[in-house]
Amino acid sequence: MTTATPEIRRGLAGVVVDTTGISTVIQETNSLTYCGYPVQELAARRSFEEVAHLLWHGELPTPAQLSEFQARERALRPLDRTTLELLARLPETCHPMDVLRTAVSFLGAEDPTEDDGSPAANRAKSLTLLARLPGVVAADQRRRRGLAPIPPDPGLGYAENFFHMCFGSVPDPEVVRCFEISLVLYAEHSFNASTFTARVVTSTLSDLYSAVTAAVGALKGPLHGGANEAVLHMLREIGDARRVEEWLDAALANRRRIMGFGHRVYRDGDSRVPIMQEALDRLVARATDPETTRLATLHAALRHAMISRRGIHPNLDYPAGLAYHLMGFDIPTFTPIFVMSRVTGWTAHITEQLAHNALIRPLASYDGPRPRPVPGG
Ligand SMILES: CC(=O)SCCNC(=O)CCNC(=O)[C@H](O)C(C)(C)COP(=O)(O)OP(=O)(O)OC[C@H]1O[C@@H](n2cnc3c(N)ncnc32)[C@H](O)[C@@H]1OP(=O)(O)O
Ligand SMILES: O=C([O-])CC(=O)C(=O)O
Repeated sequence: MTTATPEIRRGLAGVVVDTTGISTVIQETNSLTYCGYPVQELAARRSFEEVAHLLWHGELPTPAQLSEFQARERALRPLDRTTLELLARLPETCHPMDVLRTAVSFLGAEDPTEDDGSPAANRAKSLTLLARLPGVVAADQRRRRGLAPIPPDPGLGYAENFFHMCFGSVPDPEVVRCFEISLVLYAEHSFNASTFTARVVTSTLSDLYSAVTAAVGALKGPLHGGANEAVLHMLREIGDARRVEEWLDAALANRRRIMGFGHRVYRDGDSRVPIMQEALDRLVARATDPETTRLATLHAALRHAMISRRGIHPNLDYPAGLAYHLMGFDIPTFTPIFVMSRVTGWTAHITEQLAHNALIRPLASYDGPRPRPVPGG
């Protein structure tokens, strides 16, 4: 009797592994919904805090719930001295994503409730991570600039407070709004690689911090969240809009990946890109320096050339990367900002995984050496 050869789907492409009620991409309309709400409408009308509440509780908060949520988040923001000392001891040569990964792991080690996987305990941990991670990212960017950390301001919203902790000031509302839109768009995207990583770790009944630490590691890769910073490195390498076609032809001939383009789920363009691109356009329009115009022209030229050469559209990392650069963040800070937002989606998925848990353990088709004796026996 011969055994049928199993169908292998490398990268689990096209494989449906579970159900989720948190978000979905609707292919027919090329749209994305969080708990049923179109993400474009959430980005236009709601704050990031409201979206975090939606992802964790399945509903947008009432005004009273939002006030309570904001009060709790603001109270949890300050980092303790031990965390700041630990961060200060990490080498400046390491990537900020390594710092963030270490910080999440350390926050877990410090938390006496780490092993309590009940919904209430995990909700509390999720809020702690949401509140503390911006302080880690901001303090790390500042230490690389030779500057001391700035404590959080409980009078400021989530996005404004992050600018305050990074730069000691809050930019005008148009810039803050653009940043907040990016946080809403980055918050959740179903079974992407980092979320799936978090679900795999959770499926072993490990703790929430371990799952988030692993997810940070998965997001760091340039085929996933690391692409937003890679976009800026690539634009720098190209240098000028007049070089785009020549550079792109050579890159494609060398089978290079063009960072910020392509997507596993979307074939006709990432549903989040138009709204992020509009926010980026508003940032560019208010700038008066020639450097911004030069970069925006180059960015647009590469987008047009890639679509016309290969029909491959930008993903969210393409406009978000340039937007973060124009807001003044250092390039290695871009993917940590993605973490500050995506921690909401990851932790929503951790809760969902635990509610209907099954150990995630697929099979592999063996193609190694046939059984053989160990030499010298
Ligand atoms: C928030 C996010 O994580 S969004 C993703 C961010 N990542 C990036 O921007 C990195 C660049 N993009 C990519 O590498 C890919 O598009 C991925 C990894 C995101 C998705 O890829 P997959 O779904 O696995 O598609 P796959 O890698 O099979 O690509 C299909 C074809 O399109 C090509 N392709 C896809 N994206 C790109 C790209 N960015 N540059 C050049 N070619 C590309 C591939 O070379 C492949 O061509 P081939 O069939 O001739 O070999
Ligand atoms: O869904 C994916 O594969 C990647 C992505 O866009 C995201 O995580 O936001």
